[in-house]
Amino acid sequence: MTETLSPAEAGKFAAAMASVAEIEDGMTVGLGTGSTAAWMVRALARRAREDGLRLTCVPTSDRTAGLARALGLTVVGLDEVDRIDVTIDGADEFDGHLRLIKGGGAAHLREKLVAAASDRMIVITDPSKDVETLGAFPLPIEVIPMGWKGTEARIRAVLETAEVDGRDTALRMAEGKPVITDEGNYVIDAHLGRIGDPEGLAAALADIPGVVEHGLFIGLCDTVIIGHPDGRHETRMHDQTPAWGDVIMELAALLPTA
Ligand SMILES: O=C[C@H](O)[C@H](O)[C@H](O)COP(=O)(O)O
Repeated sequence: MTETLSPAEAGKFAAAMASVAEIEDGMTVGLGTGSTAAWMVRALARRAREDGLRLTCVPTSDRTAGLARALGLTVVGLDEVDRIDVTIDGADEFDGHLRLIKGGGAAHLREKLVAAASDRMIVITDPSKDVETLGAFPLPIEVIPMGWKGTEARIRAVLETAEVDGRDTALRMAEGKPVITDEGNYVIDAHLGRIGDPEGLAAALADIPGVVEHGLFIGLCDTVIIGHPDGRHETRMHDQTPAWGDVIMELAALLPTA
């Protein structure tokens, strides 16, 4: 399977396969959005079919909902469940503290709502999203369309005193029109280069009238699974050290076979 994929897609696939191994019968599962999450939805649907898992799925976008339904998964809205066992989603960047930038696909508002309702959030990625400092990926900020220019000016004012290297902002466009999110809003991308104080910036952006949600995910992600093109995967937890299960697997692989 993986030999037909590009290295990045093969890594995403490996991470997706590893993540769905954690799903058990009867779980309520949050389904992320994006190309990595799409691999996970396909893998989850296959697991559910082959292993007879009864799952309830809460999607984070209309795109994901359509894919999940087409593959036979049971899809419900966030308000139809009391809690979510685990959400599996992609990310645009993650750092050593498992802080994330999300929203490259303009889905971060629903993604954050679903992650916040989940007992656990697993992020699946290829190695390219692993960064020392967040910020090379432009930070998506979802804003109300009404008065968006004033909101952008307030965002720029906040960035003036923020610990960042760049301060350019731009309304996200596609085919000459503003991108509209699933919740009917616009997205402003902030080109920051480096975010020195993600917590401080997250709090300041959340305070701006007109900002609905920004793409900084702090304190939400519990585990990152990084898939490699050769099919291996590694797991990062909050303490930045590899999970013991992975260390044992790595050591076992070094032992001579009988
Ligand atoms: O809005 C989109 C989401 O936050 C995605 O999870 C993120 O952009 C990563 O997408 P991909 O897996 O396609 O790189």
